Order: sequence, then C-alpha cells, then structure tokens
Amino acid sequence: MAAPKNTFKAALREGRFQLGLWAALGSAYAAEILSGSGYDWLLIDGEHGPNDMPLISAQIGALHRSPTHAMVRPPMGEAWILKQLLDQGAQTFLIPMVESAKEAEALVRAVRYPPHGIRGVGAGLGRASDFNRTPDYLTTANDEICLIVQVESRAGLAAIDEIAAVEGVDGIFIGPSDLAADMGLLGNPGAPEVLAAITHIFARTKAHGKARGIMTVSLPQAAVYRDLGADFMAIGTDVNCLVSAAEALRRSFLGEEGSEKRGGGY
Ligand SMILES: O=C(O)C(=O)C[C@H](O)[C@@H](O)CO
Repeated sequence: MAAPKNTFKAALREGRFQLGLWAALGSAYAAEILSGSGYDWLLIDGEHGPNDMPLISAQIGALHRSPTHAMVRPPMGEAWILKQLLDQGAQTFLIPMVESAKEAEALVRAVRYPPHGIRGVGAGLGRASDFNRTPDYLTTANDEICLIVQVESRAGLAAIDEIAAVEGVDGIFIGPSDLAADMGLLGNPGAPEVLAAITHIFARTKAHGKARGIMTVSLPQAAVYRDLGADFMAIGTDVNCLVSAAEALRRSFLGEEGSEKRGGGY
C-alpha cells in the first residue's frame, strides 16, 4: 500500500481549479467545521496564525479523511520544521517569502527522501504512514508531495523565472499583501502596480508549466485574479468569516445599517 494520493496535486495537474479558505484560528475544531463547507483546500497558517506543531498536527488530523485538502504554511521554509510536518501527514506546503532558485531547490530537497532529498526517515511514527501501517510509504511518498512557494517581494518578482523553473516546485503563490508592502504600497494590495506584478508572475509561472495561486478576501478582486488565470485561490479567512458573520447578526437583530470598517491588509 502506497502513500496517500495527493488529490490537490492531481487536480492541479488535470487543470481543475481549486477553491480554498485560510485557516488562522489555530483550532482543529474550526478546521473540522470548515472541512464540511465545500472548499477544495484549507490553508493551515503557521506563519500568521497562533499555531504550533501540536495544533497544526491536530488540524491536519481534522482534515485527514475529509474532501478538503490540508495545505500547510510553516512560519519559514526550513528543513527541520518541514520534516516534522511531513511526518504529521502534510503533503502540500505553502512556503512564504521565497526569493531565489537556490532557496526553492533547498525546499525541494527538504521535502524529498534520499537520494532526491534530505528528508529524515521517521514517518513510521506519524500520521503520514498511517502510523507505520503503509508498507510502501517510503518509496512512494516523494511523488505525492506538492510544494508551492510564495513570491511576495520585489526580489521574488525579479527571480520569478529561475524560481518557477526549479524541478520539484509545483506552483507559485502570490501574497498580495506582502508584495504590496515590499513595493511601497503597504495595505494596498489592489493597487495597479501590484496587479501588474501579479499579471507578470502569473504569465511567467504559466510559461514554466507551474500552477498559479493567490488569495484575497475581496470577491471582486477574486474575479479579476480568476480571469488572470489563477489555478487555485483562497477567497477568505476563517477569522474574517467569524468577525463578519457575528457583526452582521448583531446589526441585523438591532436593525442597524452599514458594515464595520476593516483594515487595509488581511
Ligand atoms: O502576503 C499575503 O497576502 C499573503 O501571503 C497572505 C497573508 O499572509 C495572509 O495574511 C492572508 O490573510
């Protein structure tokens, strides 16, 4: 019996758009609730959510046998944390702030077993191998890993072709908020200059045969990104959903008009 099939990676390869949601509450219960909401993937945010390894593992577990695929973002793309996340069953990774082919190549090695990489052998202790109940896990795991790197700075923008060309990078994900910030447009990810950069990154990513990803909490902006060719996209966050729904309920009961003001980033 082989490593679990990565349904998200397979969908991208078949050209099937994948709709996602950001999970930053740091709650396995919330992740389990959201797994029934019809999204193709859920991003477990270890960069901006109050997540540690036990919490991320619990969220991976909450999604484990659901139709919603777990995508995990570590705080940084470092081999030691990727090793732990892999053994906990993560198969799809979103790595923040990648700015060179050298960084991307190191990430590819970190998520693969030798001879193609440096991943330590320990999955027999973890969910990845169904706790050592998957006889062929070691020899089949590499192919079911999906590595997505974030391009979200001027340096990453300048290096997009070398990054997208790296064998083993399956997709490029744009972080509009951080990209805007680095472009001197903090809090304004919808600025024309940012859209121009996104358009270029998408075009070069497509040229290298890789998947194009992005996120937004604005549905009009999501339509623009979809028209630009996004292959996978998050259209909201659990935090925003909770805040907006709770405040809308209060206003509705009290008969209040209008909506709460939000900050520029998300
Ligand atoms: O820079 C971005 O935009 C992202 O990478 C997404 C954000 O980190 C996250 O805050 C989404 O809410």
